[in-house]
Amino acid sequence: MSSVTVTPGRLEGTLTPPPSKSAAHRAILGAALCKGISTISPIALSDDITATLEAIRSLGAVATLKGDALTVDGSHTFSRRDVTIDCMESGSTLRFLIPVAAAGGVSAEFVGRGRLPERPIGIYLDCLPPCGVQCTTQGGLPLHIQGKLQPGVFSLPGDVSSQFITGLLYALPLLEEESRIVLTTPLQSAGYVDMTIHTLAQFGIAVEQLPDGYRIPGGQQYQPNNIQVEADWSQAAFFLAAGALGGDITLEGLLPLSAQGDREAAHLFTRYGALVSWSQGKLSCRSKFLCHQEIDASDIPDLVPILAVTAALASGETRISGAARLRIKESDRLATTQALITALGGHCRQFHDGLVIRGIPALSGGQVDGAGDHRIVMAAAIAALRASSPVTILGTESVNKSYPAFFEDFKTLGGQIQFNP
Ligand SMILES: O=C(O)C1=C[C@@H](OP(=O)(O)O)[C@@H](O)[C@H](O)C1
Ligand SMILES: C=C(OP(=O)(O)O)C(=O)O
Repeated sequence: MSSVTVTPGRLEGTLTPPPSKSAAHRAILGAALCKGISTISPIALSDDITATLEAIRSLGAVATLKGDALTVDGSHTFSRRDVTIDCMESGSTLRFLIPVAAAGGVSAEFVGRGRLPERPIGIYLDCLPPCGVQCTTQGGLPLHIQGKLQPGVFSLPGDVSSQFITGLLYALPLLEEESRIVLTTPLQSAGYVDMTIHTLAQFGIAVEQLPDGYRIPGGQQYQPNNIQVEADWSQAAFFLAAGALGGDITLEGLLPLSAQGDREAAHLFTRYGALVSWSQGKLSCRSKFLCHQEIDASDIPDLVPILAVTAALASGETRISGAARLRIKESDRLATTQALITALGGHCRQFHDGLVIRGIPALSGGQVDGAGDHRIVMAAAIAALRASSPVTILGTESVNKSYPAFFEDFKTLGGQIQFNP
């Protein structure tokens, strides 16, 4: 297990965050379903993106990365009829690929690591067997599927993971007849489904949003395209917080009208009281006196750790709600965010679907367990900037899941870190 020690200080400067992990997953999968060649750039490899790349290769797609430009030929996708798909620790890869492999009638064994085998897949175990897909599992991974997915009505909750809806939206257009998705509870993480619908349209796939779900015409063909991947708002939020917490940060490559739900970060840091502004396509965030706020995290789950760290240093009491789903991510993120803040002398209480954080002027130094969760490690590094003495973070290798260059970027902006052997 690797660790780093962060010296308190401030970050300053200009950075382009990595390409959006969620957008890259979607572009790679869409390209793999085209009978032809698509290009996707820029691509930044992380463990999660590698998992999706290897998954489409397992199905027979040809994916070639030259520098940061990816070429994908989906002409032979589904040519392999009996495959193993290693999703590593990527929930997106797992939930997106299960129905897609089933739509291709592929016999597939899904495996994973870390916490992925325990993260929910029961929704598929309920809705796929009635539509032609035998699922064999002890409850999690490994999962074996067999049989060709048939069109039908897929009823599922919208507040367990939006990834199940995304996976079905990718798969159902490939079937001969029309299908429906009916949501039995209100959709959360809605921005991610917006991203899915936006990317599907880039590949010529149309889905209709209905009051209670989606209508997906069958017999559609994915059309090759050349996709530009915008910067990642979820990763940008860590450095926006560094700006709000005493620094002066300018970020390039972000789209203000992005389909990414985490674009809300710009608004949330403004509401905290930071000076957030756009100029010539660049987003700047500078420190000001920060004040508490009420945050509904229903559509922005990945922002919670860094929003909570910001609240730990904002005056008053901040309540973050709508976050029950954080308990089924790479860690129980409500518990591990609370542990991160309290390990540094902050005040944080958790309740069933959120956190209450009371701000203080400065955190203490100490040691934080990264809990094997990339977003906890990155949030801890930002929290350490405002500690009274150095902070050691354990398990920093988990940043490889989504942002391998995080600590290099942290140093580029003036962060002082020591990599511990
Ligand atoms: O579809 C996606 O790209 C994602 C959806 C979100 O999950 P939930 O929909 O389960 O909240 C988010 O936490 C994850 O990092 C990426
Ligand atoms: C939960 C995350 O991703 P995934 O669900 O794809 O594992 C994340 O990136 O925080």
